[in-house]
Amino acid sequence: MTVGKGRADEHEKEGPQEKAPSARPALRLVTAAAHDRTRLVACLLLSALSVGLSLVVPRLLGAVTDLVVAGVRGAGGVDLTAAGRLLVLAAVLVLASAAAAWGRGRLAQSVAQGTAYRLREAVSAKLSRLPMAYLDGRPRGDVLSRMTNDIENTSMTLQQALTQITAALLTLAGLLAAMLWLSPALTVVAVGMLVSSALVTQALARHSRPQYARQWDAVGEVNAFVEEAVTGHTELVAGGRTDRAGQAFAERNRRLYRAGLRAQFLAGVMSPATTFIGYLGYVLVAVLGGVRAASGELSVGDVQAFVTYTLQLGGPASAVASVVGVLQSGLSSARRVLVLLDAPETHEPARTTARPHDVSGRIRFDDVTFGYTPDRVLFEGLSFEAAPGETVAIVGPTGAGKSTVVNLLLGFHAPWSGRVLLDGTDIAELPRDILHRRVRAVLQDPWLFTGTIAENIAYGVDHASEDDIRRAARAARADHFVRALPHGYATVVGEDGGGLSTGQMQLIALARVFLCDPEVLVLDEATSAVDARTELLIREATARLRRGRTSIVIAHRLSTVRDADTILVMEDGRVVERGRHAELAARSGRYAALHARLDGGWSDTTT
Ligand SMILES: Nc1ncnc2c1ncn2[C@@H]1O[C@H](COP(=O)(O)OP(=O)(O)OP(=O)(O)O)[C@@H](O)[C@H]1O
Repeated sequence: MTVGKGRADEHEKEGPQEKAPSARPALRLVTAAAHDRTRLVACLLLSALSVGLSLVVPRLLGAVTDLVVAGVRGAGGVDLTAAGRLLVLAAVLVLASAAAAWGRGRLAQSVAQGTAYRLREAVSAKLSRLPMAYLDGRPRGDVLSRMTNDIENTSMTLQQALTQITAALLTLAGLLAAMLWLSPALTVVAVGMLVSSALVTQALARHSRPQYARQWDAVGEVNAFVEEAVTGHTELVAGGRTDRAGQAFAERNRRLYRAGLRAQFLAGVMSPATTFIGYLGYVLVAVLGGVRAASGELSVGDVQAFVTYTLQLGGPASAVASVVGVLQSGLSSARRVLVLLDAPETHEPARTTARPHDVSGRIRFDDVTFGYTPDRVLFEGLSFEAAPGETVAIVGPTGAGKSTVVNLLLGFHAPWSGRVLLDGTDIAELPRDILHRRVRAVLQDPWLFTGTIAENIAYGVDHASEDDIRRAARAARADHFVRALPHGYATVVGEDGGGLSTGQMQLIALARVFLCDPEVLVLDEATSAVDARTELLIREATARLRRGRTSIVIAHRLSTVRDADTILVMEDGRVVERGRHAELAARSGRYAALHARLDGGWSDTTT
C-alpha cells in the first residue's frame, strides 16, 4: 500500500486531457529566452555581422580577378599593390567573420542554457504547487521526462535556432540579395536549380519513408522474435521446437534484408541525384555568366563572385531543411513543458493566513465525502476523531480506503464535502508547509534523497544541529547502525538507500520524525519483510514515537492494534466497526473475522 500512489493506467486509457499551452510554444520560448535580452540581441547582431562579412569576400576576390584581367588586357600590367591589399582585406574579413561566428555560438549557448535553467526552476516550483490529482493522472516518468529530456531538447533547439537557423536564413537572404544585385537573370537560373534539387529530394524522401517504416517494423519483428527465443530457450529445446523457430527466424530475417535493401537503395540515390543537379546548375551559371562577361554585361570578377554565391547557396538551404525536423521536435518538447507549467494549481491563497488555535494535535474527519474520480464515491459522510495523544489504528481489506484517509489527512487530496480538521482548523486553510510540519508521515516505502544520512534525517527541519540529529537517530534506534557505517552520518545514500536495507531506511525515516517532533504522526506500517532484529528496533522506535503524540496508523502489526485507543475497521470506504481490540475481538464481527483471517499475517501475532 502506498500513499498518494498514482492510478496512471486507468487514466491512460482515456489519455490525460492536455490543454494546449496558453500561447504558441515558439513565442513563449522566445519570451523566455528574451530574459537575456542583451545577449540575445548581441547574438543576432554577431550572426548578421558574420554572415555579412562572409558575403563580401567573394566580391573582393572578384575584384582581384578584375584587376588581373584589366592588367593582362592593358599595357600597365597587373596592379599588384591593389590586388595584394584586396587579398589582405579578404583574409581579415574571413577571420573577422569566423570570430563573429564563434562569439555568436558562445552567446547562443549561454542564452539556451540560461533559458533551460529558468525553465527547470519554473517546473520545479510548479511541481510543489500542483495538486496530487494532477500527478495521479499521469505516469511519474512522464512528468520527470518533461523536467529533464524535454527541457534539454528545448534548450538544444533554441541553441540551434540561434546559431544554425538564423545564420542559414541570413546567409540565404544575403546571398539572394547579392546575386540579384549582380544579375537577376542568372539568379533565376540558380534558384531554379536549387528548387528542382529540393523537389527531387522530397519526391525520393516520400518514397523512401514507407520503406524505412517497413524496415523498422521488420527490425521490431526480428527483435521480438530473438527476445522470445532467448528467454524461452529452455522450453524451445525441451519441446524440440528449435527447427520451427529457426525457420520462423529465417523468414523474418529475409523480410528485414529485403526492406533494408529497398530503403537503402532510395537513400543511396538521393545524394548523387542532388549533387548532379547542383553541378548542372553550376555549369549553367558558369556558361551563361561567361557569355555575359564576353558581351561585357558583367565583369569576369562579377561572374566569379556569382559562381561562388551559387555554390554557397546549397549550404544554408539544406541546413534549414535538415534543421526543420529538429525544430519540430524541440517545439513539441517546449509544448510539453509549457503544458505542465500552465496546469491549474492547488488553490493556495486561502491557506496563507490560518493558524490552528491550539496545538494539541486533535484530528477530526467531519462528514467527509470523497472520490478520486467524479463517477465513483469512495467515502460518504466519513467521520471519526483522534483525541490528542491517541492512537487510531485503521485496518481493513485491500481497497477499503485506508491510504485514502491518509491522503486526505496530508492534504494530498481535498474532500468533495465535509472537512478534515487539525485542532479545529480545516487543513484546507493551513499553509502546506505548516501542515506537513505538524503532521508527519512515515510511509511504507521510506523516501530518501541523494545526500548524507545526516541531511536525510534533517530533511524538513531548519537549522538542526549535529547533536539534534544524533539524538533523533538514537531515539529511532538508528544511531547504532549508522555509526557502524564507514562514513557514519556522512555516508551518502541515494533514492534506493545506497546499500541500506529497507528496515534501515525505515529507521532513518523514523529518526526524521523524531527530529521534527510533530503533533501528529501518520504511519503506514510496512509489510515488507525485515530481519527480526531490525523489526524489533522498528517496533520499539514506533512505539516511542507514538507516545504522547496523536497517531493515525494503517496497522499491520498486532501489537499496534492491541495498543490502539481506537481501531477503525474499514470496508469499501466505510467504517464498519470501531472500538478497542478486546471489545472488537470479542464481538465476532468484521474485526474478529479479519483478525482470524490475518492470524499469522499480522506480522507479530505471536507476541
Ligand atoms: N489515485 C487514485 N486514483 C483513483 N483511484 C484510486 C487512487 N488511489 C486509490 N484509488 C482507489 O480507491 C480505493 C481505495 O484505495 P486505498 O488505496 O485507499 O485502499 P487501501 O485500503 O489503502 O488498500 P491497500 O491496502 O490495497 O493499499 C481503491 O478502490 C483504489 O483502487
